Amino acid sequence: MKLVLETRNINKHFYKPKDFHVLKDISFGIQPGEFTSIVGKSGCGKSTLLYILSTMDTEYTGELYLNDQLITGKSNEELSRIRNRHIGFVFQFHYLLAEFSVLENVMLPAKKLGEKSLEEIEHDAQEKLKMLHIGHLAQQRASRISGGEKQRVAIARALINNPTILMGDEPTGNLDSQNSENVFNIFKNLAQEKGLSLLVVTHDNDFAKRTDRIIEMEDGSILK
Ligand SMILES: Nc1ncnc2c1ncn2[C@@H]1O[C@H](COP(=O)(O)OP(=O)(O)OP(=O)(O)O)[C@@H](O)[C@H]1O
Repeated sequence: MKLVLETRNINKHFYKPKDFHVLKDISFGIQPGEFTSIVGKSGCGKSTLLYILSTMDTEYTGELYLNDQLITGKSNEELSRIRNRHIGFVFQFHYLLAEFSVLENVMLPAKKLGEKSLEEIEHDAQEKLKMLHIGHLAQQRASRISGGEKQRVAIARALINNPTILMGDEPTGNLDSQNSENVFNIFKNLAQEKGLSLLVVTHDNDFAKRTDRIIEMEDGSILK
């Protein structure tokens, strides 16, 4: 089956303050519609790996493929476009623009991509908000909604360009248990019903246990 994301022998060192082999021969693939969590003790290299997978960090050896396309070695301009087009990202903190409306926040990545008219983008953004049951918040200022609602807006924003993979770095890290459950269910539905692939770094074992697959890291390696 075609892989949405694949790594082949990714290695990374930090050279300051001294040589530190932070990622060791990381090789794995993610299939369409697969919901995967990455777990491991603090400092084992999860965020460093996610930074590479999301194409933000290019200082590594080995190969990264997205949709069978070799990503390693591309220019920053190409990477920025690939990222915007194919990867949605949800963080622990939502990074919404506080003074903008919910709708405007969701529309931003599509405006940046520049492939659709403003009317189409607005329509798509409304659809994403409805899908996440926050359509009624479209005109609210982002600063005026609850933490759980903000995270759903951040998910809508991550989905606006219909990415092939959604990545999360502790997406429930700042939420109470009810809102964490909501986010888990949203992700599960996206995988099952829309065939979206999800890759989530989490410290939350209850969350990880219910994903399709757990990748466990230790000291920069994947435990087999
Ligand atoms: N820029 C850097 N320079 C040197 N060492 C770094 C740098 N960034 C991270 N590290 C080290 O690399 C290791 C892996 O860090 P990373 O943030 O990937 O871990 P993590 O598994 O995501 O941890 P956590 O669960 O606490 O977020 C840690 O020992 C960290 O101190």
